[in-house]
Amino acid sequence: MDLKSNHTSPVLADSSPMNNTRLGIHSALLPYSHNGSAFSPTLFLTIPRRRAGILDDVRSSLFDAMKSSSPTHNKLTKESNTETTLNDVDLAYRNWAFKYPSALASFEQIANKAKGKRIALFLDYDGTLSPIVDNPDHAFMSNAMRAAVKNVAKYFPTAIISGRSRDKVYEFVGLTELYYAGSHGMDIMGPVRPSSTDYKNCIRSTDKQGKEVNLFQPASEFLPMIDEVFKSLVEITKDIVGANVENNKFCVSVHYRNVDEKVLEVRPVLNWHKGKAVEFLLESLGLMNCDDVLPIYVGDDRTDEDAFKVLREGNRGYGIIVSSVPKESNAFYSLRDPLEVMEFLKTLVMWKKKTAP
Ligand SMILES: O=P(O)(O)OC[C@H]1O[C@H](O[C@H]2O[C@H](CO)[C@@H](O)[C@H](O)[C@H]2O)[C@H](O)[C@@H](O)[C@@H]1O
Repeated sequence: MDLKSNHTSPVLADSSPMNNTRLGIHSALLPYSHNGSAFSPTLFLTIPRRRAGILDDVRSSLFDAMKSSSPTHNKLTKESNTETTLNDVDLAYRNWAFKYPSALASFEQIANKAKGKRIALFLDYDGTLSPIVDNPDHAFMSNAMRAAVKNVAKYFPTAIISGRSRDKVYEFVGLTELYYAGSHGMDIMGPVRPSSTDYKNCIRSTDKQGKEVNLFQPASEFLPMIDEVFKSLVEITKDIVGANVENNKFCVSVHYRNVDEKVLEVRPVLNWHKGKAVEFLLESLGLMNCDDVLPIYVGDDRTDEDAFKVLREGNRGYGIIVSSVPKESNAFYSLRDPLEVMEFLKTLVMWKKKTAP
């Protein structure tokens, strides 16, 4: 087993302390977390490109290394219960909110910046549009949230960028008027733009409604390997009560939320992430490098940090982190939970209606 990152192989990455782990790269060199726990250092373990026994030598050393590098859900819960009082938590959140002010409380500031500009909206799914729940198949968004997203998409081009497979996240959201990027941006269905066909692996296709679209799948060569990894992980975890392996097409999540022990999420080592997906979609929408465009990205976990970073660099737009606990972020603003996200979307619409000529 190689400890270095290898740009042609999938890797197993250390997990977030609370949920699942992912196999990631570059700025995603950190584990991601939905519950706002502090990000822990990441362990990267590459799997060689051989087919047979792909996970054999990974298992024992990986689990040991992961155990020591980040605590389990139970451990964190226990520690936070004994050492932290509610007031400490409140105080810490308030201090944190100085650095990442509430996007609702600071809406006027955002509106001032957006004056005369076209907003492009990017939304993560889990933990942003839907609350985090134990069963990943039950992470439904509310009808009220769906209505808010549908409404906001009438006024601003809106895309969902999720770690889920594109089909799965579309199934959850069910709105045809949006653009969808699944597998952490490795599977994008966007509008047809001639420039995006410059990308390798970008092809013309049709969506479920028969509309012509661009389909971009930069990790398509990894598909057979990801399938193999998925099957291996199903086999490895079959006797672990509560473990659940999710095939997200170009990446795999192994959920340990309901297990005492750690598990993994796997995706190809590829210089592609949610930040790149934002740029790709902006370009596809003809909104890239336009002074009169203000991209806003709302997301809750480590994988969203790539998108926040892309927007922060060059002061291009705003990242909004969804978190009810303090955590370091590249975002500018914050929202506590999906309910506040819904409120924010509604506020955007009201503002647009009020200011529209
Ligand atoms: O990019 P996202 O849309 O935020 O997707 C990231 C992962 O979200 C899902 O897992 C998380 O939500 C589950 C449902 O609430 C929860 O049970 C799990 O513990 C969370 O990690 C999804 O199941 C993963 O495949 C995505 O990668």
